[in-house]
Amino acid sequence: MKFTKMHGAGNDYVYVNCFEETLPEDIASLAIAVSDRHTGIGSDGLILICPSEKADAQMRMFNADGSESEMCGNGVRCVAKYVYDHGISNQQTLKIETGAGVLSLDLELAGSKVSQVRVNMGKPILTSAEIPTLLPGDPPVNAPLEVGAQTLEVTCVSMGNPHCITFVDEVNDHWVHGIGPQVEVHPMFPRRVNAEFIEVISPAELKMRVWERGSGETQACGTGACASAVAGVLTGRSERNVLIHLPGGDLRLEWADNDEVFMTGPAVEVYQGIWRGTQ
Ligand SMILES: N[C@H](CCC[C@H](N)C(=O)O)C(=O)O
Repeated sequence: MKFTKMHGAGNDYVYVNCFEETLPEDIASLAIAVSDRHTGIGSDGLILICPSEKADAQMRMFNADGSESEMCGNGVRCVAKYVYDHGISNQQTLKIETGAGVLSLDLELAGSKVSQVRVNMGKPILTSAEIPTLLPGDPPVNAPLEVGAQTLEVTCVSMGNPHCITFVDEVNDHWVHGIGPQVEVHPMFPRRVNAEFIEVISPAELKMRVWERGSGETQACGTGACASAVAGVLTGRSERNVLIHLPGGDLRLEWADNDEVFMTGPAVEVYQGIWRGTQ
């Protein structure tokens, strides 16, 4: 199976072009195997670039534990780069079908290749039943969440996939590795959740680390950055335009007046290879 390794702000996935490749039936097992950083290719998960009836391509995304997610912000930028750079479409505005609907993406080129992508990520989902969370509020804003002996104040937002945002004084390993895994599987989140920890540098600048559902800490999370930008506005901490610093790079976010969230960030192709499985 041919594959391409790509990343967006250090959030790295194995990409397979399903216009050409045929996959085994058990995609969850394939995602677990390729993602392993010792015995596999090494990635935060597996992303399939598939034909679509209503867009230039369809994205399907699997976490490193094999679970399928509805959406992936860094992934969809890389899918757009792949679609353009590999000649699936020659348009500089693309439509990609995701679990969060058909998204529109504007490509920025460096020479003949895509370097940055601006994505219309659509409107955030702010009703607790749809996020989904059992916490009260549509959406829950500064809601108490008991984790061990601590009570966090969390704000929940879905960008197609669920996010739980906690603003903290200092983003450190205690939050990401100590609290993150407990938030991920907290009974208040029936489909589990991605946990973001945010330090406010200024109303226009946030620092973020994430514990992702199904993959653990990653260098960046595009949907998490969108959800955090929305949470910053909902809690009165930040402006509708913010720059978010993540361990793997920066993402620019705007929650526009028409309620749509726009994310701009890099997309990088690292290498191509052939996966031989367990041969
Ligand atoms: N890193 C991705 C999100 C993956 C989310 C996934 N862990 C989930 O289960 O929802 C992003 O850039 O948006």
